[in-house]
Amino acid sequence: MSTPTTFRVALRGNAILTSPRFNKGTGFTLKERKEFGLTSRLPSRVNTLDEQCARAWDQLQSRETPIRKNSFLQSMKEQNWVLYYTLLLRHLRDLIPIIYTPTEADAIANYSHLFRRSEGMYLSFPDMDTMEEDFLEQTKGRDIDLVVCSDAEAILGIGDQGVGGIGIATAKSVIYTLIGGIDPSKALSVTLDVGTNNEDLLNDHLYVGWPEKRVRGEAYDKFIDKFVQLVRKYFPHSLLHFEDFGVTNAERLLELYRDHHSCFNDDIQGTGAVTLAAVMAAIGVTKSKLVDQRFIIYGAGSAGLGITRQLRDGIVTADSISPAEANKKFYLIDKFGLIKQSLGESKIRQDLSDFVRPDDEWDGVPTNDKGEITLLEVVKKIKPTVLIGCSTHAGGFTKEVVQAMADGCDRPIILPLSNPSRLVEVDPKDANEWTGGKALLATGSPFPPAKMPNGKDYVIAECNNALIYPGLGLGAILSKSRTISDEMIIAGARRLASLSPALTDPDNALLPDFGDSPAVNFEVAIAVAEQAISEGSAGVDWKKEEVREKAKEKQWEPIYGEYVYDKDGET
Ligand SMILES: NC(=O)c1ccc[n+]([C@@H]2O[C@H](COP(=O)([O-])OP(=O)(O)OC[C@H]3O[C@@H](n4cnc5c(N)ncnc54)[C@H](O)[C@@H]3O)[C@@H](O)[C@H]2O)c1
Ligand SMILES: O=C(O)C[C@H](O)C(=O)O
Ligand SMILES: [Mn+2]
Repeated sequence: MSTPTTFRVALRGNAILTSPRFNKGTGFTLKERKEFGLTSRLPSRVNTLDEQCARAWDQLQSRETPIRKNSFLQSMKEQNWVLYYTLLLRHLRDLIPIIYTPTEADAIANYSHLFRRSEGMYLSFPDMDTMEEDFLEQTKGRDIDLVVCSDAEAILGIGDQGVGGIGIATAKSVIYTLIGGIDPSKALSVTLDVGTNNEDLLNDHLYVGWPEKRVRGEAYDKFIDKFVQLVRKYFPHSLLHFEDFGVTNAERLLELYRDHHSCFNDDIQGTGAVTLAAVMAAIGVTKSKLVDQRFIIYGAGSAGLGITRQLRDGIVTADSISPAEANKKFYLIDKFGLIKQSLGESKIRQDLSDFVRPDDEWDGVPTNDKGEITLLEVVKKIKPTVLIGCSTHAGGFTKEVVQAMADGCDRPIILPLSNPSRLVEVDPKDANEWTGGKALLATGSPFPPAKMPNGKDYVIAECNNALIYPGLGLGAILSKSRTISDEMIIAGARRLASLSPALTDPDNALLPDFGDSPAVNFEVAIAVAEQAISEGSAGVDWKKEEVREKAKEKQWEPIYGEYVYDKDGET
């Protein structure tokens, strides 16, 4: 554990009380109160962190709705990091849904109305000329390990949220700290405000972002590039995490920058990795091989493409077949039905080209009135063993679809991954009931357990990228890796799959519980850093055997250190 026990701090009086990094509130000792000018600024009794947590928990309980709880926790984060992270860690399973999906989606959608205090870095298109000065204003003298950025075009499944996208960048950063042990003072959350095409926001006089239509094309690329080059120039060893970019930019930007900096797109790679782990765990239950599966991916956006590629690479690695052969195992469906050749270039993005089905394969298969081949028809024809939803189409996996799938295989693997909860393709309780308890299920947001026919609870695993990205990121940061390779991601996914509760009892959840996610992600990080060392992309000269010890030393933990005043100390 790296958190130092003594800090030399240069802030006094109100300045230290309003610094969330150093504030302890009633936890300041009497000695510190004297030294930092706090005696008259605090009530006399000194509280332990346990007492502060108990009080904060009671206060949280008095907020009745999830969104009010979210606002309460947000202001706690602005006040005292140690207390905030301790409270979250002590109640991880209860509080992740409050600070992350699904509640964070509502906080983001209402960002301009809930707005009280800014957090993170706002880089707005009209200020492009002064971006470097503005960037340095917040980061000068800081040691940044992690940059999480979003342009907010495709937030969760709720679309373009303009400047509210800062909420996903900060939520993802919080998860990095909570689950990955990243020091929050070394993380930077950035919103790249290039406008919004969300008419409701544009017409809202309280909207706090830049109220113009989204910038596209060359001007957009220049803006993003200016930002990426600043990250590379000032923090060359940092991890740059892209979140919730629109489908036309996500893959393109990742490919553009991933060879030049340690870059990561969570919706593509994080989602791909956690889904590969869930599928690996599920085929452990069905006692089959990856290569023997037939996959339907419903929703061919960033997540759909990332999942497809990751599964494809997983098959190639595990079962030694060629990528071209592995590509044939996938059937992608988007708004225009099955992605097949005759849809033409206007409807098929370039990056999907490996997975386009030939038309003649579908001769004689009924189409809908628009000439499209629907999910139901694909299910009936190919008898998939794995059905994955990342479409934002709530209820897209109808009873007919789910039952048709169950008719074609013994243990259908069904992963409706769309977030937040209300956009799920099928409620797992229904999928369980419609298949007589045979479906192996995992969802993107948390759901309560489903009842099996034998009366037992079937725990619905949360197949959310947050179960793996903090570990992937930590592994990259620890190893100071110059790039995040596909092999590093596969190593992380395999490690996660190996920790699946379903491997010891097939009736258990497909993935570890979020309550165990810090330990699970630590293991993922070790696997990723070891892989970086093996392939020579690491920037540290550690031996693989040393990684675990070094990783432990570098993890941040929320504990109060002892403070000593020093005018040249930290601020
Ligand atoms: N569980 C996770 O870890 C995780 C990770 C990333 C994304 N997601 C979820 O997946 C969903 C998609 O995210 P994304 O980043 O890929 O967004 P995206 O906008 O890039 O992709 C969505 C795709 O679904 C398609 N689509 C829309 N309606 C459809 C329909 N009726 N039938 C078939 N396809 C349809 C869209 O055309 C688009 O290609 C969101 O709900 C998001 O929250 C979950
Ligand atoms: O943020 C999440 O909950 C997962 C994912 O990145 C998403 O966009 O839905
Ligand atoms: Mn996302």
